[in-house]
Amino acid sequence: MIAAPSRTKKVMIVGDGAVGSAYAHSLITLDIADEIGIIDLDRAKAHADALDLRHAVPYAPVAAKKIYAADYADCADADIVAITANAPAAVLDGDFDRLRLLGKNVSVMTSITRSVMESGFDGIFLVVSNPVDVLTRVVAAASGLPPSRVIGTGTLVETSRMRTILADYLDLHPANVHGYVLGEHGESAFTAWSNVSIGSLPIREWMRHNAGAYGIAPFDELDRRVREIGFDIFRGKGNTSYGVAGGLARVTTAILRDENVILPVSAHVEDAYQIRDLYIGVPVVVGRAGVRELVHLYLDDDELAQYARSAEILRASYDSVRDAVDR
Ligand SMILES: NC(=O)C1=CN([C@@H]2O[C@H](COP(=O)(O)OP(=O)(O)OC[C@H]3O[C@@H](n4cnc5c(N)ncnc54)[C@H](O)[C@@H]3O)[C@@H](O)[C@H]2O)C=CC1
Ligand SMILES: CC(=O)C(=O)O
Repeated sequence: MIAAPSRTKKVMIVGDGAVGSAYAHSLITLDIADEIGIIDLDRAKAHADALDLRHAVPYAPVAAKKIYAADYADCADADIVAITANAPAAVLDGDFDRLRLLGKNVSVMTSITRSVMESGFDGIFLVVSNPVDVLTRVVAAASGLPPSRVIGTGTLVETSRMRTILADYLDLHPANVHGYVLGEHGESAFTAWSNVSIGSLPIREWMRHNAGAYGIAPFDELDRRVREIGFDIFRGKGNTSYGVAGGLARVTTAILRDENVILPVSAHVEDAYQIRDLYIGVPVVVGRAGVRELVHLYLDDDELAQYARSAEILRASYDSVRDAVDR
């Protein structure tokens, strides 16, 4: 018997800027989606980008790809809608304070979410736009979808930065660095050092065995670099794109291939880590239905206190726009 062809995997991207187009390119080169629709306020730009992306297809793993400038109606049967839009006036500079973008981006998020839902969309939202934890909660509230189907990129990018910085420090491949940065995607993000391991050896043990080579483990200094390095990139090229696009592509793969892989994303925490009813960076199992379950790490008291601080910041930030979302 001939197997039935598998269903088309369809991803829509709303916001065709540096992040949206880097994500689209990742989807093509990694062969994750069959159909990619791109929506932007500037339709001519979305059309041009779609054409350019199609010219990457002949050199990609498979030939058949539908890539086009799309309308909201095209979201109806999409598996995933990724929101990477940013209001033109929401400029991230100076102190790299993502929370400052909230006032400008909240109405963009509610209007995009409503337009997507009016199409009849019944898939999974992935949110990247900043401040991502607060805006993921905005999208969840405006869409009315179950929290398991609204996911933000959260601390995926900080986790990647931590793994890379630590791997450089230890002269290892980042694939050997395991662990997570948790909390707000922003200034209060923190590395859960109590859970970081090199191979299967806890980082503190690794440092003890290799004290001669590294001296005292500079955890605070490494943590500071994790928070600052995005700013260095921003100063150099005016945006950050490939890191988060890679993380977004990783979540997309986990969903479309039903991988049930653990990723540190912005997910809804019902009641864990002394945090209740909040979107925040947390490790969860991601598969075809979105978030399957939350992972309960053992954190030390200092880490729990840092988590509480992040949660407080995000709660206050959401409360400041709650009325605009409920309208
Ligand atoms: N969560 C994370 O780890 C990261 C988040 N970001 C955030 O992602 C967002 C996008 O960043 P970039 O791509 O660099 O911005 P960008 O300015 O290059 O692109 C934004 C795009 O959104 C479009 N847009 C604005 N309003 C729209 C609307 N209502 N409907 C459709 N399209 C709309 C604009 O026309 C523009 O093409 C920003 O909020 C940025 O801060 C960026 C990097 C990492
Ligand atoms: C822009 C941003 O949020 C980042 O690169 O971390």
